[in-house]
Amino acid sequence: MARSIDLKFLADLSVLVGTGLSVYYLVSRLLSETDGGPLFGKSKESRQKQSQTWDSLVAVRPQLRDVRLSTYERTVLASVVLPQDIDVTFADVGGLEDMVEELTESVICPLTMPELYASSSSSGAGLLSAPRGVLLYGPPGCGKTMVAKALAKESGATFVSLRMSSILDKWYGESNKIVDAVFSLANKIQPCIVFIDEIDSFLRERASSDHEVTAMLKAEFMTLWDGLTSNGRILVLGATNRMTDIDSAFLRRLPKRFAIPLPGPQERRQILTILLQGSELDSEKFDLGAIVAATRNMSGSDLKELCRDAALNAAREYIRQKRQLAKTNTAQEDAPQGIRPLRTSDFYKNLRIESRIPLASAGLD
Ligand SMILES: Nc1ncnc2c1ncn2[C@@H]1O[C@H](COP(=O)(O)OP(=O)(O)OP(=O)(O)O)[C@@H](O)[C@H]1O
Repeated sequence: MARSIDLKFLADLSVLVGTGLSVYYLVSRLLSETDGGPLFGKSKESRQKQSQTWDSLVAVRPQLRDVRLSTYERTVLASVVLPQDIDVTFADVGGLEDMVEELTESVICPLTMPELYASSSSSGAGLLSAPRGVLLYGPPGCGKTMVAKALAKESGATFVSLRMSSILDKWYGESNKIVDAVFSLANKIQPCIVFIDEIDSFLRERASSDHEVTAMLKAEFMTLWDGLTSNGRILVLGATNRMTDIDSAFLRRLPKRFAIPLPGPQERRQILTILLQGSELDSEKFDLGAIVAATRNMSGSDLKELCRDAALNAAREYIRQKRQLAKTNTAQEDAPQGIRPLRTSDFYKNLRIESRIPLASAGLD
């Protein structure tokens, strides 16, 4: 009798312990998923990334050590890139020297020398004010994003890169809280560039068909934007392919506008020179002028693809030769030593037909 009670007691105990462990596991799992609130980040990875970004930021700006972030600000942290993690500088941007110089004056100086632009400045008080909005516009692939990143890198500003469409999609119903957090976080981590790619998709002409949420978000955005003080080191930098689609009220807030058009011959030459910097070029069979002439109407991004394809072409030839040698059991000494230098013909093979100039006139026959 006593033995069966013992067994029952043990069975009950093991059920209790098992249930307790399960509950503990479940609760701790749930807590780790929602650590810091539901918006803190959907996955463990995104929460880790946010923490890493914050730690790296505090490491370079120790004054932020005691700053506390709200859960929404932490969410925005996922879109923050630190200048030390940006690998683009103005030296990588081809053909836009004049614009870079102007940008340096109107964007980099206000971010790095706020004393010059402060409204309380004793010299010419108020006349020198930092622009709160800058717009880069032009066709796709001409370097708008590249310039925006280079600006953050060169000015040492933190870079918050946003796509409003994804904020609307992802945080539907809470998007205005995210927009608030964008500005409050930018304020905490200034100097800061808030980059809005495809700004036309968000700030397009307000229409009566606008969804209520979108309309409210736009109004909220404008209010926060207007609230930026002139001595705050926060800049809203927009990029668009369709400037005419942007609401005029928003355009007024983007007083500094820079066109980034398709590159002309001189600019293409500069871009190609930058893109081919690390590649070996055939001293006899490579003619940069012929490639420049044959790439009319190509963007910087098209030129990058062209150079990549040309390098791939030479690499393919090397692979073919190596395979051929392996098939015929030819001695490895006869194998090519590496990928041969690039020739103009490598580029020609990949040029779009309509932009081709005859091979003979480029001296490629
Ligand atoms: N002026 C340039 N100098 C050097 N590289 C360039 C230039 N313009 C474009 N590129 C190359 O093309 C790539 C794409 O450019 P980028 O994304 O900056 O264009 P974009 O104007 O922002 O395009 P989109 O409007 O489609 O966003 C760059 O990463 C770079 O490699």
